[in-house]
Amino acid sequence: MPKTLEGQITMEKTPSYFVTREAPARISAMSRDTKLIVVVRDPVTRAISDYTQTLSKKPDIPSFESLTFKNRTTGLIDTSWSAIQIGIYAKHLDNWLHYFPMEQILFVSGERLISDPAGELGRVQDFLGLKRIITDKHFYFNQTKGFPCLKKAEGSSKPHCLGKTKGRTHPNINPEVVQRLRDFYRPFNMKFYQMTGRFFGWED
Ligand SMILES: Nc1ncnc2c1ncn2[C@@H]1O[C@H](COP(=O)(O)OS(=O)(=O)O)[C@@H](OP(=O)(O)O)[C@H]1O
Repeated sequence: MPKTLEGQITMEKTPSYFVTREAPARISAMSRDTKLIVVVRDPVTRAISDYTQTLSKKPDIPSFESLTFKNRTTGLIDTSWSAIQIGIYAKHLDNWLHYFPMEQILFVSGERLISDPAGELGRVQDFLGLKRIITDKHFYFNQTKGFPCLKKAEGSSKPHCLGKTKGRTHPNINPEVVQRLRDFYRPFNMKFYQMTGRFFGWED
């Protein structure tokens, strides 16, 4: 990590940190004051999104349904499949809490980031001790993209949406499989709400 001067914030983004066993100890050894920000979304949608991304690179992979189950008849879920494993947020968080207090970790709601980007970024700015500079005025909803976009990209006067790899259409998944996954994640989600003190509203 580069040296950080007084008044500067150095940021680094690697999605896999949150689920990497060795990451908390290593980051804590580097700096115990590090603030951690994690974007989480409904683990079921997350798994489907993860699968969609893999499918875009390897169109020949088995169906979502067949990867989900160890045994389709008993409904036993394959928790070793990374798309499923990553969404067990309570388990991953537990690992981080051995090294960092909850006050140093901010969980951003992926759903709110889409429905209210300025509100969610307000929380991020507060957490980092920054003035709320990014507000509603910076975003507009792009109907074609189906997502919020920036009115002006940094250093430009033009609007900016995220690229084609963000916001892909997900394949239709058998509703029974989705329900089975909802049932699987429910207790882990409840535990996660308890640990974070925030209700993310992922059950229906
Ligand atoms: N503003 C805006 N525009 C487009 N997409 C948005 C936006 N805000 C959040 N999202 C959601 O971001 C999801 C992809 O982010 P990831 O973190 O999975 O990307 S990656 O891991 O870095 O590839 C992506 O997931 P998918 O819809 O499954 O593609 C989006 O739902």
